[in-house]
Amino acid sequence: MIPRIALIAHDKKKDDMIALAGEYAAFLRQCTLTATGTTGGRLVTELGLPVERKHSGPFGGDLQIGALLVEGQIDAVIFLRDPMTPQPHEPDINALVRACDVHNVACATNVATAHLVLSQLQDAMTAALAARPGA
Ligand SMILES: O=C(CO)COP(=O)(O)O
Repeated sequence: MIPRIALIAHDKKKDDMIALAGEYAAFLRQCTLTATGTTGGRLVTELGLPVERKHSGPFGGDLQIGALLVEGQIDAVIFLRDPMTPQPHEPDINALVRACDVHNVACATNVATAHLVLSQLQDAMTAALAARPGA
């Protein structure tokens, strides 16, 4: 099963997202990736990751990813939120995090948790590949 991961970062967290995704780039390249507009743009141009880009967060991107998640199409969300800066689309942000809780989808909102989630998913994929007949 190929993990379907959403990647989202607020402006002051985008450098952290690029550094994080860079560390896991070999793994993320094998995943199905969705991102909000600006985050996705940087993941594509700076890391060459295959990302399906939604609208930018303030224009509904969080809600688009939330809708995918509600439909069972997202396995994990890496959402590096900026806790120090008010966001105009705070209700959308809360809706996405709430949808993760409602549907029991892993949601990492800081780098430390993101490492735990990504390393776990990476290990699970490695184990699944090793268990294939003939591997
Ligand atoms: O605002 C965001 C998440 O709430 C992120 O949107 P961008 O990736 O378009 O900056």
